[in-house]
This record gives sequence, structure tokens and C-alpha cells, in this order.
Amino acid sequence: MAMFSKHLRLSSSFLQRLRLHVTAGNPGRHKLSSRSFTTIEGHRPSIVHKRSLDILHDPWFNKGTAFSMTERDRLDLRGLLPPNVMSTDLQIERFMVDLKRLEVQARDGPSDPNALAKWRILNRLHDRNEVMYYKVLIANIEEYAPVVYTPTVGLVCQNYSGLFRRPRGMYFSAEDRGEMMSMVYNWPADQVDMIVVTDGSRILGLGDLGVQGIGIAIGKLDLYVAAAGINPQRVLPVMIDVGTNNEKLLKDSLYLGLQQHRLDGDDYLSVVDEFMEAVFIRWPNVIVQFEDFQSKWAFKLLQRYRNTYRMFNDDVQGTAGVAIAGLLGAVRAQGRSMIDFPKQKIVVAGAGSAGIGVLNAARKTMARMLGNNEEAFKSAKSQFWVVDAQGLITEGRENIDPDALPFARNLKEMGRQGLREGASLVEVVKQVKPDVLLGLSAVGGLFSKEVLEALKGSTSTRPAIFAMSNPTKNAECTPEEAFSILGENIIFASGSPFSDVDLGNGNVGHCNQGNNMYLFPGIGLGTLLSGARIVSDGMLQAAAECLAAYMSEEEVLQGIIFPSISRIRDITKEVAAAVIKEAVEEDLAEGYHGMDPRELRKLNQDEIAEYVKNHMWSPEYPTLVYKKD
Ligand SMILES: NC(=O)c1ccc[n+]([C@@H]2O[C@H](COP(=O)([O-])OP(=O)(O)OC[C@H]3O[C@@H](n4cnc5c(N)ncnc54)[C@H](O)[C@@H]3O)[C@@H](O)[C@H]2O)c1
Ligand SMILES: O=C(O)C[C@H](O)C(=O)O
Ligand SMILES: [Mg+2]
Repeated sequence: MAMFSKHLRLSSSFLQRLRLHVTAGNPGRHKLSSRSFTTIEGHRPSIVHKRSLDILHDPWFNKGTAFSMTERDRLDLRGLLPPNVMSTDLQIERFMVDLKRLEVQARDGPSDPNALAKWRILNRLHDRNEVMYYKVLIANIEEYAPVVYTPTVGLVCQNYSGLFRRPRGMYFSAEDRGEMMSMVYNWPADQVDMIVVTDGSRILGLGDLGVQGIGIAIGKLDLYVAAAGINPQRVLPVMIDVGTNNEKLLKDSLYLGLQQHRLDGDDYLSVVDEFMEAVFIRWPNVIVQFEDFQSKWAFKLLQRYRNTYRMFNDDVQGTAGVAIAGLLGAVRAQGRSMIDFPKQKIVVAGAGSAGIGVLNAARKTMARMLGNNEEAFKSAKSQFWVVDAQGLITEGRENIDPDALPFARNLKEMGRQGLREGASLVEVVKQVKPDVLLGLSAVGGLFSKEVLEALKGSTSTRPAIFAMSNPTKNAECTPEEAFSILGENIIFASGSPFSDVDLGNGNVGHCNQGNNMYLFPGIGLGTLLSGARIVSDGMLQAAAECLAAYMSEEEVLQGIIFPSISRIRDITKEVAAAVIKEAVEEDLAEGYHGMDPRELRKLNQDEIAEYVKNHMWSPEYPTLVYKKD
């Protein structure tokens, strides 16, 4: 209680400060009828309490050369900008010419040497004009998602100390213990819908990058805005800095984070607990996405918070859903029905947060198809062989990780199969002859020539290879390697983007991007708009099934099992609608702003889709109106 009143005091001084800042039209005040929807994220004027240079330096309000002359007069901007008033289109064109200047030498494949330079140009735009930034990103998502997101975001995190200019997001460090409840009021927005938080301990497949991991939270939230239409004023990237075990960073005098080894045990938990309590006190309806936590904590934190808070872990749960959709697509691509999935033999390389997440979800999906009982769940286990850094995981493993234990193979049975504890990946592939080889190991090139040669013995009519580790150099193999060794009759997906492969006979080997980006934005948006108190297994399952069903029969037969990223806004809308529907069915939905749960329950499928669409923010300049304090 004492803590709470301290807060309220801080909160009122904070509010005063905030009044100096922003009062963008509050969409929450609009009452929705269940049958007629107004455009919520529409184009009402924004009231501003500042003028002149303060506006030009504010990325929320800045329009740069696009300010009309009347608006320049109204806001005391005349003379502060070059006189030529530009249309938004011209403004974007001028920016794109600058960005594309790097293109000449940048067309040499996925490891684009100018990627970091492009990120810098885009980041500078993000800092000075939010609307324009998202307009550029959404209109060119295929080209620039790989810059603001995987793989370039990995390079950005690795070099963050050098790239850091203007802060973005919040940092909660071990030194802030006891202060978080008040610190959280230092953030200027009264409404935050989405937080992506990391502790920087496992950034993509690049290991512990400490405080520099904030880049991944920023990149994920860029996709929340671009794909899910979450209003960029209501997203918050967060870094929980409990130290780093990266010896290089500990010795680097330019490192921006706490230079101490990571907290562990109860000390670690107390920091994360305090952070969760603080953000949910200030923003009770926020959704917190956990991102790139080392496996050791990923599962524990998920279990600790998932029944109390609106949160999910993207690497465990988002990845699982995307993999399930891909695995079902791979069955369909063999010309078989999805219900044949429980017959697939699946070898998984990697038993970390992502690998175990996928295994648990795949086993449950098989069990559901086999009758959804204990027996079905038991028998589904026999379809998986899991290989980690120490080889095949069996019950003979000493100090086995409890999360991997359910997938440990029986030693005797393995003996009969010609395998043993710790058998190498190539041995496992040779003996098992799997339908699917799925990598979440973070080891680039793990699917070596030898492993891919062994996969030629697969009993599948169309073997599937999922090289899901990120970024690009950590992919277990490239599509060129896969298609050149196994021929064209395979399904290929990678976590980071690769180009399709010219097979030289007029055919193209399709490279799918199997990345959790196809689910997390829709899971977040659906949870937000349903007002579900928690993110349930059923909601996650509905999201995965929606993605699986999104691809047409024709596409799947061509080996296209995931949509192109250019369709990400559309797929996200559908995923969000599926999540809302499930939340309503499970009686978890508590509504959102003007849409109360009873009204939500009355909506049919099309109306839910419309409700989602109308709540997606689009980058358009609002008219600014000055109001004195
Ligand atoms: N495509 C996606 O959407 C997606 C989503 C999440 C994670 N990932 C990627 O998955 C990778 C792993 O993430 P994580 O959180 O599970 O990491 P992690 O560190 O928790 O797990 C890595 C696992 O790989 C195993 N491994 C290491 N060397 C191996 C080897 N030679 N052979 C077989 N297994 C080996 C380790 O023993 C461990 O079990 C990362 O590269 C990450 O970027 C991709
Ligand atoms: O960030 C990505 O591209 C996917 C995933 O969350 C990962 O950790 O690799
Ligand atoms: Mg991740």
C-alpha cells in the first residue's frame, strides 16, 4: 500500500509533465456498436501543446517538409523549413533515393554488406519522423524487414554500443531494484499496449549480448506496428539488464550496460518480478512478450507468469506455432491430408527454448489428431528423435535437462534401431530416415553435406528441411545446399530470409521463411482486442491453425508453405481474428475499450475481421491543432 501511494504521487507529477507533451485523440473514448464500426485508428486531428522547433524535434508530430503553409502558420513553423511544401509521396521518394544509393553494391545476396548502413538511415528516419518511417517500412516490407528485423538486427545488437544515438525504450537494471514501481512512470505514454522485453542472454543465435539486446525488442516492435498495426505511440521496448556473462563485453570500456556477471537464482527472479509488477500496475492491460531469454529462464518465467499476467514467450510459443503450421504444410505438400501428421518421423537438432517448444507443441498436435487421450500422447512421443550438442538424447543421459526428458528415447529401443546415447546427427538421420529434419541449434552449417546426403534415404515422398536458426550465418544449411544435394522434390524453410534457388531447369526451388514473425504480431493484436486476461494454449493453437490454413492447396503443392512477407499485414489480421474468436469461446475475453465482452460475443466471423481491421493503425499524418496548456 505504501508503495502504491508513492506511485500515485509520482504519477501526478508525471501527468503534469505529460500534459506538456501530447494529447493525441484518445481512441478509447469511442463507443462501438457491435454492428457498425467506425475507423478507430482514423484521421482525427491531434491536439499538440507545443510549437515551433519543439514540433520538428518530436518524431510523433513531425511532418518535415510536408507541413502545409497554413499548418506552418498555425504552429509557428514558417521560416523553420525550406519553403517547398512537399506531398508525402514526394517526401518518401526523396528519402528512398538516399536509401537506394547504397543499392548498387548491395545486390550480392543475403549477406548484404550495406545492411548496417541501411539500418542507420532507417533508424535516423525513425528518430525524426515516426509516420514516415512506418510508411516506408510497410510499403517496402519485403525489402526492409531483413534490415530492421532478422538478420541485420543481429548485427545491430552486436554493434549496439557504437550505433547507439538516441535512446528508444526503457532499461530496468539490477541497480534499479526497489525503484521500478516509480521509474515506470518516467515513460511518457499513458497507454502502452505492447511491451517486448529481453534480458539479452540469447539474442538470435548470437549468444549473450547483454544490454545490446535491446535492438531485438525494437525490431520485434517494428513488426508489431508494421504487421499488426499497433499504434507506435503505445509500444515499449524493454531491456532488463542483470549483467552479462559475455567476457568480451565485460572488458569493453565502451559497453553500455552493467559490467558485472549476470544475476542468477532468486536475485535474478526478484528483478524480473519487480519489473512485471511495475508495468502491470501502470498499464494493467499491457501485453508482455518475452524475447530471447536463455532457455534456462525462458521456461521458468513462462510458467511463473503465464497464469497471472497477459504474457507469452515468443521463442517458445510463437516459434512452436509457426513450426506446427510449417510441419502441417509439409504433410500437405506430399499430397497427403493434415491428419497424416502423426505418421511423420521428425528429427530435431536443438533442445533449447525453441526446440523444446516445437517438440511439445508438435507432440500435442499429433496426440489431438490421434484421439486426444493419454495413450495418444504417449504414442506420439515415438515420432521424435532429438539431438543436442551432446548427440541423440536418450534415457541413458546423465543429468538430463528436465525439459528434454519427455523426449529422451528408450535405450533398448535405440539399440534395436542401431543408435545409442549421444549418436551423431548424421547417424540418427541415416538410421531414422526421417520425413522432417528440423534445426533450432544456432549452429550454422550443422546440416552438412554428409547429413543432407544421409537424408536422401528419407522414406518420405517429399522430405522437409527446416533450417530455422538465426541469423543467416547460423542457418543449419542454405537452400542452395539443400536443393543441390537432395534435388527439387523437397520442402525448404529457413528462419532468416534467403532467395529462391534457380534449379537450372526452368524450375525454382522455393525458400520459405519459417519465422515466428508470422504469428507473434497476430497473437499480440488478438489478445489486445479481445482483452483476454491471459494468453491460453487454445489461443496459441488457434493462431497456428490459422497460419496453417492460410496457404492454398496449389501453393502448398508448389512447396510454398509460408506466405510471402509482403502478405504479413493480411495474415496478421486473420491470426488476430482467430485468437479473438478462441478467447471469446474460452470465456477469457474481457473486451477492449468501447467493445465490451457481451458485444464481442455477438460478432460473427466477418464482423470480428472488420473489428480487427478498424483497429489497425496506419501511418498517415493527422492534422495538428495547437492548444495552449
Ligand atoms: N525461426 C524462428 O522463428 C526461430 C525462433 C526462435 C529461435 N530461433 C533460433 O533457434 C536457435 C536456437 O534458439 P534457442 O533459444 O532454442 O537456443 P538455445 O541456446 O536455448 O538452444 C540451442 C540448442 O542447440 C543445441 N546444440 C548446440 N550445438 C548443437 C549441435 N552441434 N548439434 C545439435 N544441437 C546442438 C544445444 O545443446 C541446445 O539444446 C537460435 O539460432 C534462434 O535464433 C529461430
Ligand atoms: O528473431 C527472429 O528472427 C526469430 C526468433 O525470435 C529468434 O530468436 O531467432
Ligand atoms: Mg527470438
